[in-house]
Amino acid sequence: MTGKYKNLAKLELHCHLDGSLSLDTIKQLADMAKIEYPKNDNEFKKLVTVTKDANSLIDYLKTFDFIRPLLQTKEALRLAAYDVAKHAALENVIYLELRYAPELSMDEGLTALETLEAVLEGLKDAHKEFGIEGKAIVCGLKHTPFELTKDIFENVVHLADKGLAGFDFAGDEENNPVSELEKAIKETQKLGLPLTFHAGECGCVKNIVDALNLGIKRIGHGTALALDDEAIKLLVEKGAAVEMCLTSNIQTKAMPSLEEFHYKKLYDAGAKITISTDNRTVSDTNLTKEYSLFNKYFGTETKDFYCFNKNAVEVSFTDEEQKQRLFNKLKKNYKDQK
Ligand SMILES: O=c1[nH]cnc2c1ncn2[C@@H]1O[C@H](CO)[C@@H](O)[C@H]1O
Ligand SMILES: [Zn+2]
Repeated sequence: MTGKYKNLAKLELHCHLDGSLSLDTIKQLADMAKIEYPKNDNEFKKLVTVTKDANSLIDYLKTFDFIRPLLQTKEALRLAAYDVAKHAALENVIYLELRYAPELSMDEGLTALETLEAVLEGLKDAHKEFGIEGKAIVCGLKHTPFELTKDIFENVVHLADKGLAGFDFAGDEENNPVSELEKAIKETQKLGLPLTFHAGECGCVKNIVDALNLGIKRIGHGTALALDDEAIKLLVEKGAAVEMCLTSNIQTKAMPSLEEFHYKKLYDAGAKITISTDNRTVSDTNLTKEYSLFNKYFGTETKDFYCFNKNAVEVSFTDEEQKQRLFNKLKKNYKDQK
C-alpha cells in the first residue's frame, strides 16, 4: 500500500523548511557551520526528532533549536530548500509550499530578503532536477513582536511574482491567541498576499473561529475543530481549508490519538481537507506515511486523496495558470492508478 501512495501525485501546502531537512543534509550543514553532532546515527536522529515525552507544542518546538545555527548562510538555505523539495519530489509531490521564518536565519547578518532569495534558489534547483514546482511561504512567529515581523514581511513582499506564495504565523499558540494578534493579522492582510495561519493546536477552537472571522482561508492543523461542530460549520461556510498533519498533532498532544481525530466529521460536513507533514524530520514522517495513516485509521481511499489534492490546488497560493497545470497533472496521475 505504501508504494501505491508513494506514486500518487500529491500537493503539500504545510511543510516547514527547518523541520524537514534530511539527516544527511543536516550533517552537511553542521559540518559547514562547524557544529558538532553525535557520530552515532541513532543518537544523531534523536537530536533532531521530537522525543516521545514531548507533552505540548512548546516541547515540540524545542526540537528546532539544533537546526537554527545551521541555517545562517545563503548557501545553507539554498541547500536546505533544495533538499526538502528533492525528498518531496521523490515521493511524487508535484507542488510544494515550503514555509520558514526568516528571523531564525538572521542571527549572523543575513537580511530577510537574502534568506528568501536563497530559499527560492534552492526551490529552483530542485525544480530543474526533479520537476517539482515549489513556492515559499514566509512565517512570522506569534511570540515575536509584530514590528519585527512586519518589517520582514514588508521587505520580502515584492518577491510575490518570484516564488513567494504568502505568509503564515507559526510558533507558540498557547500564549498568543488570535484575539491578541488581530492587529498583526489585519496589517499583514493589507500587504496583499494570502495568509495561512496555525490555529487550533492547543485545544483552542476560539483561535480557529477568530481566524476564520478575520477572513483567513487556510487553517494550519485546525485540530481543535474536533471539539466543536459549529466551528466546522463555520469553516465550511467560509469555504476555508484545513491543512491536516496527523503525526505532528499526536506528538504535540493536540490530539490524544488517531482514533479520536475528527476526520469523519470534517468529511461528512464537506470541509476542504488537505494533507501535509508539517515537519518531515522533527515528526519523523513523510507524505506517503501520512496518506497511509489516513487509509489505516479513517479508511480514506484513493478517490478521496484525489479530492483532497484537488482541494489543495484550489486553495494553493498560486495563479490560475499553475493551478490548471496542477489539476491536469493530478487528473492524469489518478487516471493511471486505475
Ligand atoms: O506545528 C507547528 N506549530 C507551530 N509552529 C511550528 C510548528 N512547526 C514548526 N513551527 C515553527 O515554525 C518555525 C518556522 O518554520 C519553526 O522554527 C518552528 O518554531
Ligand atoms: Zn506547522
